[in-house]
Amino acid sequence: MSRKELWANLQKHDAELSKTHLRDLLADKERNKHLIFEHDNIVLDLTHEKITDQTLNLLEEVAVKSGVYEGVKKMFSGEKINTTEGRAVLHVALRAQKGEKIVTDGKNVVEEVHETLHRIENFSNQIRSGHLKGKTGRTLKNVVVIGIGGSYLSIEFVYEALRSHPEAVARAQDRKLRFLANVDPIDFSRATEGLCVEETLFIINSKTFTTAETMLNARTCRNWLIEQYKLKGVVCKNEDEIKDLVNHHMCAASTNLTDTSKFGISAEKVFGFWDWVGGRYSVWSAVGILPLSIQFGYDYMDRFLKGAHNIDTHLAKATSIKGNLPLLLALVGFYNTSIKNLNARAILPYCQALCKFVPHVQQLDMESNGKRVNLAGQTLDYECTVVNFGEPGTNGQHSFYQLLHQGRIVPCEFIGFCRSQRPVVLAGEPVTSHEELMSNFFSQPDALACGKTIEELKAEKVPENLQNHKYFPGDRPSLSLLFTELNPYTAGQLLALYEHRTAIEGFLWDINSFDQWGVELGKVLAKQVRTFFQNHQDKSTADFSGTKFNSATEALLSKFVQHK
Ligand SMILES: O=P(O)(O)OC[C@H]1O[C@](O)(CO)[C@@H](O)[C@@H]1O
Repeated sequence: MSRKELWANLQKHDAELSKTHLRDLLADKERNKHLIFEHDNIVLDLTHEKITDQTLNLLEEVAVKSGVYEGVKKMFSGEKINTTEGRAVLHVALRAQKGEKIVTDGKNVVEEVHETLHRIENFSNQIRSGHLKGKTGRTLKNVVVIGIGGSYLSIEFVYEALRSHPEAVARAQDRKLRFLANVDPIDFSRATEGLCVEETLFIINSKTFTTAETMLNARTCRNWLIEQYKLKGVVCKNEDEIKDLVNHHMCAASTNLTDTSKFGISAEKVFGFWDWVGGRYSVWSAVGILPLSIQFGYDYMDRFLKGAHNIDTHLAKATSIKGNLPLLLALVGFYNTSIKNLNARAILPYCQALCKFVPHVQQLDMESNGKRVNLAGQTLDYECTVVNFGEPGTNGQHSFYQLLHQGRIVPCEFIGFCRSQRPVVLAGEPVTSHEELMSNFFSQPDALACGKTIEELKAEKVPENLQNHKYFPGDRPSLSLLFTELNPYTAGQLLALYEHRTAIEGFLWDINSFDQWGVELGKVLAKQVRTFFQNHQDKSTADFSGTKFNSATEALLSKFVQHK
């Protein structure tokens, strides 16, 4: 059977299954037993998805026919599966253990990875111990990470996920880690607000070292260094003195060693990585491990790498989707998207420390799989991936859950932890705060799946005119991921699960998940606006001679020039 015939089979199966309400499927204990999976203390509960064991059998056939297992093998072995850029996709090598071997272009990249990790370990230890100091001999207690997209989102996610973990609190002491991503000057002002220049280190994170926003922010920070030092009576009299200042207070993580050097950062302050690391997968490289090791210590972040490696091994060894967490996540995602034609998914961590997880997954998933052509460049006759959104629970419950329960059908992904990083037990309260939070984690999937019938409302004596308003149709799919606690190891596992889900979904859709040509056009068009602004520095009336804007954009630009 062809791939499309297998999809058609699944559609038939889904049509048959749609005759049974999810509340009735859930009443089947035998079915439920087959839909709960566990790996290394992570539980993946698929009982609240609109599936049965038979669905998984049919999905297994799709996985085999779509070359998912080959795709995974090629990725892990360093084949150049990013075909439009001629690159391997080897973020898994960034968390490979010392002594492992992954060869691409004739080189065992794991050796290079560990050399860089060793440099990061030394450098971060030296900053943390105060051995490496600022220009005036002060300890570098503040780090500002300058970077955008993959060079920012994942690092902020990990920082937020760990910063309340008691061990992380002890390790961070009075260190500050801040982020400067947006070229909006408000972001610069917030990132540097209240920082003592003598105690501040900037890390320029940019794979290409050409991203317009990051480079302007890096120049703005360099200028801030010079000006702030001037205010303290330390004046740079020539380029060499500026270079010396920059070298005390700036370092970089990049693949572009030529431009980092042109910027004035000396080689020992540059932490390289490789073109086979996609931006949205780069937290495992110096981009993430350097700032996070300065904040929490290298040995702590090593556990994050180990968590991801655990999931890598779990996936690499898979011979069936059953029991394999990333494969199951991907195939259920594919089922909801391509078979059930649902076009969004809500990611709902019941953990405030995961407040930046969804913004990262949005880039990871939507930049990877928001595509319109297959690997051969042919236009697809199906949609790939969905709008990913979400908020930590229970906050989201007081915001957009109304839609989830009574509006459009959106598959939900609940992420929870058995233990809180910061438990609160109040005398006289019937449950702890964490139990209160988790009461919602456990109840929402049932509310979505089972709903509330008119009969139930009648039994509750709800007035007839309100019955339809208070009716919950249910039959809404969700999955739950339950971890024991959020720490560096499980944060690594969680992120690797989602990374692999995205890659596997890409294999199922026969697309290249590792390029992002769609972000280019807007960047190119911004160039002509930039030139227009350059020509209007001291003008309050717009002159469009020689430009190619349409009349609508001209009208808006005129207003801007008039009021700027
Ligand atoms: O790390 P760089 O090269 O500055 O790129 C930043 C981000 O910009 C993008 O290219 C999108 O514009 C992302 O893929 C990347 O993570």
